[in-house]
Amino acid sequence: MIFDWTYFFSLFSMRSFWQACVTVVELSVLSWLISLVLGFVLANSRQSGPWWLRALSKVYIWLFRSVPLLVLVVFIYNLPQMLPSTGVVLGNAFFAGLVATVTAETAYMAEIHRGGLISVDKGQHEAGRALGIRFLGVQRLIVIPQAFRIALPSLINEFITIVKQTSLISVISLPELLMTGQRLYAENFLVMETLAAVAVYYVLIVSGFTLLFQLFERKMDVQASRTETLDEVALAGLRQVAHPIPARRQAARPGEPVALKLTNIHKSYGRHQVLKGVNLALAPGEVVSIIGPSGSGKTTLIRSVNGLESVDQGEIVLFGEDFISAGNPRVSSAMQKGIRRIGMVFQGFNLFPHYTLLENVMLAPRYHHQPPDRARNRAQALHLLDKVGLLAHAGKYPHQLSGGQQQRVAIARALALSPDIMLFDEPTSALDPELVGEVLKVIQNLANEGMTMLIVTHEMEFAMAISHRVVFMEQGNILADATPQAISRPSSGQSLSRVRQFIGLEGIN
Ligand SMILES: Nc1ncnc2c1ncn2[C@@H]1O[C@H](COP(=O)(O)OP(=O)(O)OP(=O)(O)O)[C@@H](O)[C@H]1O
Repeated sequence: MIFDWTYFFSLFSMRSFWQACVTVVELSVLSWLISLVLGFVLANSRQSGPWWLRALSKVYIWLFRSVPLLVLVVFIYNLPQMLPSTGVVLGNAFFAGLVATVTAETAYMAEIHRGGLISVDKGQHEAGRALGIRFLGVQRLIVIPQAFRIALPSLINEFITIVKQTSLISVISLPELLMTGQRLYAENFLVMETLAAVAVYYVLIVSGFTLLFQLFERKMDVQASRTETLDEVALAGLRQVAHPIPARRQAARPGEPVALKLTNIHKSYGRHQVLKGVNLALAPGEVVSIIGPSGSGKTTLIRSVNGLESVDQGEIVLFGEDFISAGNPRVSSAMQKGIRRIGMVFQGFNLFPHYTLLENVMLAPRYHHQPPDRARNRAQALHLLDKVGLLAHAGKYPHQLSGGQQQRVAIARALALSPDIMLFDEPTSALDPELVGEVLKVIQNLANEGMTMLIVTHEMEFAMAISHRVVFMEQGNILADATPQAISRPSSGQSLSRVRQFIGLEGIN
C-alpha cells in the first residue's frame, strides 16, 4: 500500500479541519476552565463541608470517575428523550459534549485540587490565623494560591487528556477532528493518510498549549526567583520611604496592671491531660520565659494563648477584657479582636512561600486595612524589615533566605499589626547554632523597647538573661515561677532547686 503524501499534505489547507481544530480548542478550554472551578468547589466541600456535603461530594467523585466518558456522552445527548426541556441545550452536540466532559472532569479535578489543598502545610493555616485572618481570608490569600501551584502540573496534564478525549464526542456527530476525518475517508477510503493528518492536528494543538502552560508555570514558579540583595544606594532610597508604625496604644487599662492573665487552664488530648490547671499572669512590658522538659506542655500552653489550641477549662483575659473562655465559640468576636493584639512567632517560621518578604509583612495589615492605604502599609513594612536587618532582601522570597533570616522576617511579620504582646514558641529550635544569635538579638531589642513577651525556649542562658521571670513547667503544671536572680541563688528552695538542676546550675543527686 502506498502512502499518498500529496493528499496527506493537502489536508492541512482544508478549511473543515481548521474549523474542527477550533471546535476542539473551544470545547477543551471551556471544559477545563469550568471543571477547574467546579472541581475546586467540590474538593473544598469534600474537605471542609458539613458531613452531608462531604458525603455527597464523595459519592459524586466515586460515581463520575467510574462511568466511562463515552457512556456519559451518549447518555447526556439522549437525555432530552426523558427530559424534553433539556433539549434546548443538550440537543446541540457541542453543548452535550461540554456537559458530559465537565461532569466527568469535575470529579477528576476535585481530587487533584484536594491533593493540592492537603499538601499545604498546617503551619500556613496557623500563621494566617495567628495574624487574625479569618477562614475565607486564609483560604484566599494563603492556601489556595499554594494549593493551585502544587496542583498545576496535574491540572495541565488534565487539559491534555481533555483535548484527546474530545475525539469521543464524535460519537454524537460533533464535527471535531476525528469526525471530520471519518467523513473524509468514508468517501475516499484513504484511512491512513486521513488519520495521520488528524493525529498531527492533535499534536499541534497539544504542543501549542504545552508551550503556553510552560510559560505560565515559569511565571508562577517563585522557586526560580533570582532577586538580588539590594545595594547601599537602593537601601538608602527605601529608607527614605520607610516609616515606623505609630507608637503602640496604651496597653493596659487604668487600674488594670495585668496584660495577660491565664486562670486554671486545662487541656487534654484524648485521655492525655497536657495542661493541669495552669495560672499565669504577665504585667505590661514584662518578659516571661517558659522552660521545662520536653512534653511538659509549654507549646500547648503558648498556642492556647492565641487560640491555636482550644482549652477544656479555664479562661484567658487580655488587658482586663474577656478573650478566651472554655466552652465559648471557637472564634468569637472578642477572641478575633484579641488575636490581633497578639503577635506569634513559630518554631518553623511559617512564612508564606509564595509572597516576597515585603508581601509577607504587608499581608495582615492589608487584610485588616490597618493602615488603610497601601503606601503607608508598604512604608511600615519596609521599616520593620529594616528593624530586623533585612531591608536589603525585601524583594526576595523566603526560600532565598537562611533559617535565621526567615525567623527575623517572621518576627517583622508578627509586629506588623503593632501587637501589644508577642508570643515566641521555641523561636530558635529549628536553627543551626550559628544562626541562633541573630534571632535572639532581635528578641532582646524588643525586650529593651518594653514589649510584653511570653517565650517558650530551650535557650537557658538567653531565658535567664532576658526574662523578668522564668516559669518552669513539668507534666502540665507550673512548678516554679521566679526571677532569674532567685533561680540563680544557690540557697533557693526545693522547687527552684529542681529548676537549677534542669538549667544545669546544680548537680543532680
Ligand atoms: N495535637 C496533639 N495531639 C495529641 N497530643 C499532643 C498534641 N500536641 C501535643 N501533644 C502532646 O502533649 C504533650 C505536650 O506537648 P507540648 O508540645 O506542649 O510539649 P512541650 O513542652 O512544648 O515539648 P517540647 O519542648 O518537646 O516542644 C506531649 O506529650 C505531646 O505528645
